[in-house]
Amino acid sequence: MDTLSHAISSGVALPRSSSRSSPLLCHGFGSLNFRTRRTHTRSRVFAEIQRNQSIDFNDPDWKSKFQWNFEERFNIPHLTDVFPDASTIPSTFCLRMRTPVSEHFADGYPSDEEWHGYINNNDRVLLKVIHFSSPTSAGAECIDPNCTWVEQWVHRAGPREKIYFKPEEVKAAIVTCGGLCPGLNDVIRHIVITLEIYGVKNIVGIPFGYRGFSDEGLAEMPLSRKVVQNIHLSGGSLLGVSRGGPPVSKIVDSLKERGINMLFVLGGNGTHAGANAIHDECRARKMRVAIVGVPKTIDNDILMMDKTFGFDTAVEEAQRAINSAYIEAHSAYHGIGIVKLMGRSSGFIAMHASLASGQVDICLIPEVHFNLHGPHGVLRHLKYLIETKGSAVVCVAEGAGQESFVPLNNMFVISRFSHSNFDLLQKTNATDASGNIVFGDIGVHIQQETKKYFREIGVPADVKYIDPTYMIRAVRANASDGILCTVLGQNAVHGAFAGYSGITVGICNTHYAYFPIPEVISHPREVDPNSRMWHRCLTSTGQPDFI
Ligand SMILES: Nc1ncnc2c1ncn2[C@@H]1O[C@H](COP(=O)(O)OP(=O)(O)O)[C@@H](O)[C@H]1O
Ligand SMILES: O=P(O)(O)OC[C@H]1O[C@](O)(COP(=O)(O)O)[C@@H](O)[C@@H]1O
Ligand SMILES: [Mg+2]
Repeated sequence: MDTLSHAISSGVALPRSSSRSSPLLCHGFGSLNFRTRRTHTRSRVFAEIQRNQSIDFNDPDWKSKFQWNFEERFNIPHLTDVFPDASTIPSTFCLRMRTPVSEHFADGYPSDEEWHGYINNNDRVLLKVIHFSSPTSAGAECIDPNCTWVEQWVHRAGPREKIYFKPEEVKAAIVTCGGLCPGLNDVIRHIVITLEIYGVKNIVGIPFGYRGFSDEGLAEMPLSRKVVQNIHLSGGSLLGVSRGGPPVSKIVDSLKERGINMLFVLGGNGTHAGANAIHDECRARKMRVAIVGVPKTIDNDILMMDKTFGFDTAVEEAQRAINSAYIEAHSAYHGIGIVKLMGRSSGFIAMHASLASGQVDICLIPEVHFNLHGPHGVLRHLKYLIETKGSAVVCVAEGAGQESFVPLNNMFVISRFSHSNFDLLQKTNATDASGNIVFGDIGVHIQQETKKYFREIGVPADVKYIDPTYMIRAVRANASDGILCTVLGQNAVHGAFAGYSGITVGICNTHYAYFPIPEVISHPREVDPNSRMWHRCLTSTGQPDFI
């Protein structure tokens, strides 16, 4: 087993910057959550961690201490942390000067001091925009029991006036890891285009994820505007993706050998854990390298962000499957359509697709426990739907009915193989090459149990099962994701030139921000069963509690 896989399966947290450890809060929680969770929602390891927070709310200064601590945690790592004397040059990114003056910038850089298009390093974006006046308010996220308003600011993304890399000295690499997601090509394309606008000539793609740094016979792919011009017209990744891969030290050796000093990493929480470890290792070796992530996860399970790219497209595409299930069910005598959608630990796609389609009667997500059997179970409700409506549609997320914490660090490994009354499928303990748990097929299970149930009660039922997951993942990005990918790709390049490393870029309250990687991957973002959105979904489906 390689080091990465070992770290994942043994629950050993990969190295993180010690400066980020906090006396006040544990990692990953911008706020305590005093919501009273309904008892049938999945018990969470981090709910326990939250309860153990040690903020003394009797301290009159707790709010300013909290804010100070928040600022520390969300401070974005910079090359000057390691190279205090690192020199800058005026930015070569200026939209008034689109054509490079000279091939080699011998006459200086085409910057324009008068152009008001740069971001000031002190610009901030407000992370939370609702002032909850009570912890009982729907979806309330409160820091203290009184729900005191505390502003939480994160760093605004975008081009800076001074840059820390000379474009002609840059060798930039892009790597795409994990599973596919609509929009990967769009992001690759805009990273390349933006790098070229800065004046970078040496741009390469690393094939097949982190494996491309080590596996024999996988050669770098030279990239240019010409190469990437039309890649967004199809789904997938021009560079290929993979799970698993070499140890971090080997990746960093490879960066050194290849002379790569900017690495753009497109991937989910696993990939970002890797990117952060690469960043830490580069710092430890005093390498002047910028490692910048762009969150890619169709599951939309990255913290702090409004959404991740590909999610809108996935929801749109999922609706087609739901519509087919509806047509099948509606056209059959006692028809029941079951659609399984992606969502390893988060039910965002299932919830949003159910809401969008308006054709779903039962939406099942990992965050909310349910029984299949019994007087309040899903099957009894299906019988009611068949009796009253004549047909029914079920939309289930792949991680529903199964414990599904992603073992990113030792906090979450605790629950990895725990048993719960609401785990419907036998666990296999199998993991994929990246250490992710391989689930049983909840869709097939529900299909089989539904058939059996109706057979046993002597009611005819025509059950159809649709699993569109890989069809959804492979499509090209829709218009709104295309725009999101464009902005994220551009901002990733701006972040690297600005000298930041160990950061990722996301959309936050419709604005774009840079985050330190550990803060967005400390655990997967999940649907809050007390949120207005889940309540809206329940209103739309009309489903009861299945407990
Ligand atoms: N904790 C970790 N530390 C370092 N690398 C990791 C970690 N978890 C996953 N990786 C690596 O990141 C890549 C993608 O991870 P994976 O979980 O498959 O997808 P995703 O990034 O979409 O979550 C794989 O090459 C895997 O080896
Ligand atoms: O079959 P694969 O390629 O391992 O992918 C399955 C997984 O991919 C996902 O769609 C998303 O995975 P990522 O975290 O890599 O984006 C999950 O919902 C699903 O469990
Ligand atoms: Mg993942």
